[in-house]
Amino acid sequence: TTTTTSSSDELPYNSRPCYTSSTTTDTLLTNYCRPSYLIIGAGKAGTSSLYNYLLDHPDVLPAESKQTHYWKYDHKPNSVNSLKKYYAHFPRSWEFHLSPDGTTQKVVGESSPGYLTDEMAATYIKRELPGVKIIVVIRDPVERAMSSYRYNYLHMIGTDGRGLNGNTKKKSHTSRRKKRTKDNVPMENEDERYNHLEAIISDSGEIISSSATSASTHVTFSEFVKAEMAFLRSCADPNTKNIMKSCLTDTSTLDAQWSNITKATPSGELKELKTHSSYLVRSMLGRGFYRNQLEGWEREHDVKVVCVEHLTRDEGGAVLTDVADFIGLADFDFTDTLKSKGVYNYGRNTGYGRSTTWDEFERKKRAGGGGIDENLRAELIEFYKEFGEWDYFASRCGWSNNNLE
Ligand SMILES: Nc1ncnc2c1ncn2[C@@H]1O[C@H](COP(=O)(O)OS(=O)(=O)O)[C@@H](OP(=O)(O)O)[C@H]1O
Repeated sequence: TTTTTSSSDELPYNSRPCYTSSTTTDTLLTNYCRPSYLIIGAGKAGTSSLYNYLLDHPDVLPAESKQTHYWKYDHKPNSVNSLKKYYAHFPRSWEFHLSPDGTTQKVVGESSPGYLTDEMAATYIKRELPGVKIIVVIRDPVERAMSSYRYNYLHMIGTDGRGLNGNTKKKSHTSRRKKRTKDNVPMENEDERYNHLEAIISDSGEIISSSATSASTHVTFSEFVKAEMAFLRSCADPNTKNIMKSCLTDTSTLDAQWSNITKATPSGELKELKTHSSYLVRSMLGRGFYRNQLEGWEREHDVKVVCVEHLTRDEGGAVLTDVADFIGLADFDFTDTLKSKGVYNYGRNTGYGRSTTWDEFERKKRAGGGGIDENLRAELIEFYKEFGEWDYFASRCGWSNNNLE
């Protein structure tokens, strides 16, 4: 393994984000440029909005796409070749308008929500991108869990009333789409779906027997979170309430199960679900343990936490100015950005680059539908309180103790 950045190269890279022939001995990397900030999560907390809002700053360049996932899935070798593939997601040096001495005001960043849950990513990033600014968007964890349920589960199995046609996922879903009937109930692949459910709720036999036994039902939000609460409680030290980190987002059990399932279905489609969906659904509550997940990152990095609830069209400008300042950008007024750009990746208008106007967003929120049952919400808040996760951010972010709708 190799480290291509020397300590004199420390970020902020808004001065020297790019490798030039005089700043790297690895000629392979010449003209490739490093990100100055990473939005590392939380998934379904508003990362697409923040990423897109920041692009309005005149010194922020867009990456090839919002998320690369590099430090989560591909970080291990850190060979120059591998890093080059990562940097290939970003513009080359000429787009940064370097001055003759290699300095520039421009920056680029990316937003991969999976990094937050992966402590090893914090270490790898520290080694290769020392001084990179880490930004975390958090959201009322109960709302976040519901959003994840809709997106990573209902949407994936096609029972969210919209099917897969409306999403922006790439070709790999085409074959799944073909297998659906008009009303989006999977037919030929019922077995596949059973396995999918079993894999997701592996520690919760009661779910399988109580609801998922009928081919026409799906696991409800309530069933998912109740199973996960039981699982996480079983992982906690009864006295200190410390939860083993691995329990929050562990995928090892799943990995073992999925390898069997993939063997049983040579089509290979399930492999994709394994990476993109099942572990996310399995940790719907776990990923809301922000304080717990932040520990490792704050030990190694400069971290800024943003509450999505503060990113409103009226007051979000100040939040964005603060984030820009944290990255090291010049002053910029984001008031118009927020008004004109709306909300990205809104549930029924999914897509990292697709936005919903504020009027529509607020109208749909008022209309409700698919919201969380009041008693269940209260139970989940109590659960987060039990582990010291609710009170840590609730008042700062303005999370309501009551039902939001
Ligand atoms: N400014 C603002 N205020 C309130 N809520 C907001 C905001 N921006 C994004 N959102 C909601 O965040 C959800 C999408 O989050 P992400 O873009 O991080 O999702 S992803 O993990 O990248 O798929 C998605 O939640 P759901 O609509 O509940 O699914 C968005 O509606």
